[in-house]
Amino acid sequence: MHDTVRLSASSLQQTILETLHNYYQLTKPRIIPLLLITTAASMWIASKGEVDALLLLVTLTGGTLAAASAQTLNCIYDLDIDYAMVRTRKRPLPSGKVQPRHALIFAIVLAGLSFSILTVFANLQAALLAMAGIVFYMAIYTHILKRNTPQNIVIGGAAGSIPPLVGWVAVTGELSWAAWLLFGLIFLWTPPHFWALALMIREDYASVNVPMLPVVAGEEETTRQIWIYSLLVVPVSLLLVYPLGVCGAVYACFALGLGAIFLQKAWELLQAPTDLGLAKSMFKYSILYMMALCTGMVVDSLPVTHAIVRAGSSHLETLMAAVLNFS
Ligand code: HEM
Ligand SMILES: CC(C)=CCC/C(C)=C/CC/C(C)=C/COP(=O)(O)OP(=O)(O)O
Repeated sequence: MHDTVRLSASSLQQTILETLHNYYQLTKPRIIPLLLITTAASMWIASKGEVDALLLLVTLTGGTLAAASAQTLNCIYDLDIDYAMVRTRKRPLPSGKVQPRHALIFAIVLAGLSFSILTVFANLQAALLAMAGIVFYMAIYTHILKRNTPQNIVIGGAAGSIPPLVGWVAVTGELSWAAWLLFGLIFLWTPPHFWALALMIREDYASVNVPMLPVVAGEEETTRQIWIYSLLVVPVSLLLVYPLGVCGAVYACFALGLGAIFLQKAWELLQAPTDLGLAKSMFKYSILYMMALCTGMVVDSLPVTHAIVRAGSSHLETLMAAVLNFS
């Protein structure tokens, strides 16, 4: 008797854990941390390094819920192609672990929670922007563009560029040039990020007639486009330093160093468009690049960094003066 009760309690526990895991997988959780990192970096710059911890927490929570809702809706809409592609067929919907009806309710609840949290604890503008992100990702990218044009991820990339706008508006209540520049930076970064991956999985997309650039235009044209967007990403990343002046010398070092490697990887890929090892390296580096660049923004904005830079430059001035006097 006791054994039967223990057995059914443990199988109930297992079912609950499996269900939670399935719903978690619906949200494509591996992508969300980088979306949050861009939001956090934007908040740090907007608050000049003195971000309110509670505001940061609620904005990242609201952002997580909005992104999770968007990804769940995308999983519902793309069920047919996710079922046909090797990479995606084990997702919770195509594998039958979650019913589309339940996924829809889940997505609506997530969006509702996101909107409420952002409205109550941040502001209405931030909540509306997060909802605009969901609508753009679903209506413009997933519905209109994804299956119809190789420019799908260029225009659709705007959805993934919204999180820093949410962060900025949560802090300041308005959108400045710097916020739009962060938007533009992620917008321009998305094609090299995604097309490098698409070079590796183009057979999958071809098999379901999704016209990703490598499927439609081939490897050479794709690597040429990756190179062009990479050439834009690096100078745009530096506009935060000049003329906008919202980031300083420490960030400039991050942007130059990381940007040089970004360009090197894109150049190597341009020289060998069919080398999937190089494509993989470019894709992985694109993620590391954005993480490290955002880290650079945060470090640069901290008051302690400003103090160190000021102390360093005044020592340098003293040293220079001493050298000049001596000579
Ligand atoms: C339209 C724009 C974008 C498209 C189409 C796209 C597409 C993809 C795809 C298909 C994957 C592989 C995921 C998988 O196999 O499940 C991926 C991975 C990833 N994406 Fe993007 N992406 C876009 C924008 C972004 C943005 C804006 C970010 C964050 C700022 C981002 C962050 C990531 C990360 C971190 C991964 C790696 C996940 C892992 O570790 O497997 N992506 N992306
Ligand atoms: C503010 C807010 C809520 C923004 C939402 C932004 C968002 C969810 C961006 C994600 C972009 C992304 C990873 C697309 C994956 O493409 P795909 O779905 O075509 O990939 P797949 O081939 O793996 O299904």
